Amino acid sequence: QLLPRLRLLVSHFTTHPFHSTASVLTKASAANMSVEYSKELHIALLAVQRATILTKSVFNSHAKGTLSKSDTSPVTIGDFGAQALIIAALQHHFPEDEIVAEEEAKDLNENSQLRDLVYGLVTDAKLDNEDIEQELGGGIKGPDAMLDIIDKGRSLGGNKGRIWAIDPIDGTKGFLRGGQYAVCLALMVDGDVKVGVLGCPNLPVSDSEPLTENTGANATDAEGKGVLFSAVLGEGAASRALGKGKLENAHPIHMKPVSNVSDATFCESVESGHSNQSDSVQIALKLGITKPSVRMDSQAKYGSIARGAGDLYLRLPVNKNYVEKIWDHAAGDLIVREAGGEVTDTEGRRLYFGLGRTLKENKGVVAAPKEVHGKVLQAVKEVLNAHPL
Ligand SMILES: Nc1ncnc2c1ncn2[C@@H]1O[C@H](COP(=O)(O)O)[C@@H](O)[C@H]1OP(=O)(O)O
Ligand SMILES: [Mg+2]
Ligand SMILES: [Mg+2]
Ligand SMILES: [Mg+2]
Repeated sequence: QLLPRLRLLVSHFTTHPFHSTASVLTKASAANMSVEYSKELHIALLAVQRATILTKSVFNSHAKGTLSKSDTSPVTIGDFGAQALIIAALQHHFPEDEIVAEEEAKDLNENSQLRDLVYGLVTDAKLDNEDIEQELGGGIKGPDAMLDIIDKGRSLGGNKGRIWAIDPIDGTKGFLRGGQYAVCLALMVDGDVKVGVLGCPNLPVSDSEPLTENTGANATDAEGKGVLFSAVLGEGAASRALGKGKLENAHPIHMKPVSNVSDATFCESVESGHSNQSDSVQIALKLGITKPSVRMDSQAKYGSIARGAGDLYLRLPVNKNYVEKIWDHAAGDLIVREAGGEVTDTEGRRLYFGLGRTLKENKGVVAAPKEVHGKVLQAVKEVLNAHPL
């Protein structure tokens, strides 16, 4: 009983594990207990927090420097800048680790104006505590160094060793629309997710605020908003206000117990091209759910159900060719599981992150409190099997 409690205390209830928890750490080492991944968690939280300073500045500006990638999905100067800042912090502390990140520097290589715009954002995005800024290694030396850093995220992934997965802006379409988005970072070791952090600048700080459709102008990037979710495998999940310097105090989060699945609130994508919204209506009908779905962009959905603001997250394939990317799910999957939830694909398999940059063996996502997951999955299978893609 004591070990998990102590670990939780060390990982989640400290603003600075290297200083303020010295006495707890001493007790842990005196009892020969390991405090695994506390440094990784601490750096990941700060790196995500710093990246959101950049993404918020882009969110609030009219010119978001949007390009269309080869798969026609959008990327903005915010995505490039946030990726550069996160990788720089990781390289400072964990230079041997591999990194799988969504974006690549190619478009900036070919466009020096855009490159300089991104570099300007990167140099402006500083935590408001100089010591902590220095702890992340300070700034990036120049625009060319920044391009190299962005391309450090090209690892092929796999099930060997330490690999970080980064989605610098998840839900770019939501980000452009003024909706929800998330800055996502996870550490995998031998294919297993050990640490997950989600920065959600447009979600309310309070875990008890009801979930609302947050797709439009109401998701303003106002002061006093924003939450950081985190989890370490075996140590629970937590949330804290998203700040600008020293980490705020965290508290544990849990899925809301659902005794009757018909009372559940489910979340799904805003974009009908990302998740099948007519299948979700059929599934809700089978489960007796009468509340309309809450549509929300990004991994903010995983964070929202992990803290009990919603209950279920369904991601239902729209075509048979799309393969999900590891950076779109690694952090959220761990946070929901550590909050007492179960996450599988639509066929009931756990999401497996050790196969490369994609979740090749998985189709869609079904995330629910443990006690109702089986029932939800059954309804999902019945609806999807009725009309194979
Ligand atoms: N056909 C698709 N099916 C599922 N997800 C998709 C599809 N196309 C893009 N995505 C991804 O969905 C994620 C956003 O999901 P959500 O709708 O939950 O906000 C993005 O990371 C986006 O990837 P990309 O980064 O390539 O745009
Ligand atoms: Mg994404
Ligand atoms: Mg992205
Ligand atoms: Mg994208």
